[in-house]
Amino acid sequence: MIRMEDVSYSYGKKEVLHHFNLHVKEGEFLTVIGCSGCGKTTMLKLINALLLPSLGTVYVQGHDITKTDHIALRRSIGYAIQNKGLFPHMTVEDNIAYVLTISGQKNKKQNQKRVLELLNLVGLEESLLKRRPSELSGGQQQRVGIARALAAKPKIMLMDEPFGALDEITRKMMQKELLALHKKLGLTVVFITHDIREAMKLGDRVLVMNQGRAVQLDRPEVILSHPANAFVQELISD
Ligand SMILES: Nc1ncnc2c1ncn2[C@@H]1O[C@H](COP(=O)(O)OP(=O)(O)OP(=O)(O)O)[C@@H](O)[C@H]1O
Repeated sequence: MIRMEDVSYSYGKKEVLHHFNLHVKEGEFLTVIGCSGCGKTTMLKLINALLLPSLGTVYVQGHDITKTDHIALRRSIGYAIQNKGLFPHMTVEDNIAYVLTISGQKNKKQNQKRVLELLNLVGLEESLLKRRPSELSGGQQQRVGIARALAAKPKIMLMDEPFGALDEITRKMMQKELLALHKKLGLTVVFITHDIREAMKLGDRVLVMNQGRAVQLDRPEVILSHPANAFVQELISD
């Protein structure tokens, strides 16, 4: 579903990803963890062509992203980020319907129906439709963000610390719901987190990054039993 081959990326002269390789299978849930500034978000943005590699190639569903239509590519990939992304001046309904409209679905009645389906999917009540993001709790905002990311029926979901700002109880609930959605919709998910417990709990595989390189990529139980080096050992010791 996603393949990065020998990818490097630089902001100006500063190289933040070094000869990076990654292969995410269809339907896989990959969690990504590493120190702040190690290149996680950069890696994610290279998948939906918000950034293009300085070196190497990124393939999404077998296609080199430099040779695909970037707008169409981004619409086919859900992107959910922490605390950002919702249009503050739009209602919940309009925030979600917006994605449907720009995806070419202009029938208002059908869109209203689809918005309701999506709200239902992420466990939100219909009564929230006319509220603006500032009138929602953090958890509800995050749910709207996920509903919006799912609106165009993507096969891939990129999630950048989506639950980072949530309290422990809401976070646990959202984790459970995301796992259920992943299963139900057969999504391929790449999920960045700062929380090693979250990474281990959600990931079919966990990618540990350090300073722009992949340090270890394996199933959670292997990371726990065979940490690749002292960095991973330190990360999992608690
Ligand atoms: N637009 C930019 N211009 C210049 N440098 C940038 C830019 N965006 C990110 N960087 C730098 O690139 C490095 C990697 O950033 P990135 O956001 O990918 O890290 P991250 O692992 O996602 O960090 P965090 O966990 O703190 O979100 C950091 O040193 C950051 O300062």
